[in-house]
Amino acid sequence: MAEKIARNHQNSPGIPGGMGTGEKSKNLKKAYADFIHYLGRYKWSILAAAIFSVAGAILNLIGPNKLSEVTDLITEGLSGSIQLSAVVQIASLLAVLYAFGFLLNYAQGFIMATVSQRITQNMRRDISTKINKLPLRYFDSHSTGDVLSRVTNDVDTVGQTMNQSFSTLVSSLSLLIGSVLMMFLTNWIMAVTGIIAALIGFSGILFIISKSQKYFAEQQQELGSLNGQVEETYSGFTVVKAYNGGRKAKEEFHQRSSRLYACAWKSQFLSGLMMPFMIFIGNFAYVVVCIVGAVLAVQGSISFGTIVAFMLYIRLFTQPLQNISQALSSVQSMAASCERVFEFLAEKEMEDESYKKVELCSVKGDVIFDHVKFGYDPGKTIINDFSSRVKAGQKIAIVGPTGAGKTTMVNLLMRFYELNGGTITIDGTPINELKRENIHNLFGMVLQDTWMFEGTLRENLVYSKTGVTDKKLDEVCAATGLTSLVKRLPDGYDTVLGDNASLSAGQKQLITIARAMIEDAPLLILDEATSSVDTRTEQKVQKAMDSLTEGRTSFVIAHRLSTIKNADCILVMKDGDIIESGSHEELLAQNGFYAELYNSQFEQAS
Ligand SMILES: Nc1ncnc2c1ncn2[C@@H]1O[C@H](COP(=O)(O)OP(=O)(O)OP(=O)(O)O)[C@@H](O)[C@H]1O
Repeated sequence: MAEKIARNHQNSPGIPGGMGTGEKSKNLKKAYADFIHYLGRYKWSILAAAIFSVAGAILNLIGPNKLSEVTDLITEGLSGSIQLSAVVQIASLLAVLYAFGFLLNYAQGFIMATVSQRITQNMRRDISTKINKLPLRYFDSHSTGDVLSRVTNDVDTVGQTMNQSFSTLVSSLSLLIGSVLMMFLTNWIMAVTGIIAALIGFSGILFIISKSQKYFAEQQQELGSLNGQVEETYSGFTVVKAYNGGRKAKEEFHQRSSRLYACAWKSQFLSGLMMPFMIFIGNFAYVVVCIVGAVLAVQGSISFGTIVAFMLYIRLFTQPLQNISQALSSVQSMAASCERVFEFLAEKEMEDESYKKVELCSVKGDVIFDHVKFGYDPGKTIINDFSSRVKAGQKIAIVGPTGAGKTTMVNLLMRFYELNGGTITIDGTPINELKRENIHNLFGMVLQDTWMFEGTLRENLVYSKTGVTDKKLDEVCAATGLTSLVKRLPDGYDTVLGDNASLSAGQKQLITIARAMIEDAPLLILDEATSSVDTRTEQKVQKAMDSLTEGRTSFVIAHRLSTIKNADCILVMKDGDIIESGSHEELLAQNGFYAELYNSQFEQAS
């Protein structure tokens, strides 16, 4: 039960990918539109980069024309004297043009690298903000690995493609349009011949692109799914080993990896086909231009320089086609990634609570559950009609068989999920009138599943609390029996607990109890908080927890009924309802479900 709350905090393994594996890319148009909208802030920078790119392309296009002039001067010179000064003049102009073109491309590259990395950074930031705004319900059905894959793989794909493909697309389009214009201005027969030869091949490219798109989308989904499985297997590594689940995990990995291989192979193969295809088109067009050029030159309608210029124009025409087709294949994979990123960013968030003005700072701790009704899935009620009045400072134990709904009640109290009916009030204020953050501030929580993060012992103890002195830490550690551990650690409170394996489960649990003590919140939730400590330590911790719970309303979930005997009120839950309530003695006297549960544990212990 405690695991389930913790699981909710740490993102649960669930349906990998959140999308069916073979699911088609749903709304690519929307992904493109979302992406263009996302670029909004950087539109001026992108426009500047585009202008630089177009200007660079224009300078490149002037080249063949000038080279044609040089060639004609040289050809004429071969039969007489070469006009060297004219050749040098044109060559110098060409050198200046190409140098200027280089500077423009440099500026364009600088701008695009900055913009694409900024956009990638913004996407990561937005996803991270989004994670905090999503209801826990989302994480019940999406694997952590898939979310991670969106933050890393998908965002990286978007950044890389933007950086590499955008400038290629703009400059290639300019070169393409410019080269067509220049070809027609130079000689329309040669222009038509070259372009038709190249376009016959390009129609094949468009066919390949249309076929490969779906495989790019599948590839990103399968990658997310594989990440989900790897994350799941490694986070449960001990269980996998203990149950000899290695073979099954390996098989599943192999299956997912094979599916990824299959769609990645198809997408890569199809996009890989483009390059040889384009080289073929380029060479084919060269041959056609050479033949037609030779015929026209023999007829005397064009000069030798024009053939040279056309050889260059054909390169300036087919190379952009080649670049565009390559950029388009990257854009396809970017579109698939964008779709996954924006799909995540568009997930329904928890309600915006900024309008809520009610704030509880210091509370007495009266809690009332009034006809609470709840189900995780619509149509499947888990809590039927839960009512209970808890007075400030009381220690309430919630007991009952597995699946009775104990953890669910705690989830509802913390407003991790919204009620389907009824109300829960704290000091008379319904919790849905409070901001979630406010509610979480009122509670300290100790779960069975301890959560430690990479950092020092001090950071793990203090967590989000500020201004905690060493004296306070010493007191809390003494109360929780952690003093000897602190003394043994090489740097005391400042020892880095990077390797979780260096602490026992019990020690970790003591640290989380100490964390709740430092948090010093007016209400407490203890969910199987002492299940991992030995009986001697438990007595010590129990004492510490008694002092911790003193004067605070506390909710204790425990399977070991011996630990909650001193509770002011014990609520016995079964199938989402309270079936008995009262003190330990009262419930024993009733000789009902609780008495049966208690006696069965007592018998087991004796
Ligand atoms: N995230 C969830 N989505 C859908 N159903 C859930 C979810 N969490 C719990 N349930 C279901 O709700 C019911 C009550 O679960 P709950 O975790 O509250 O039981 P519990 O009394 O805490 O059990 P345990 O002592 O085993 O932890 C169970 O039938 C469980 O399958």
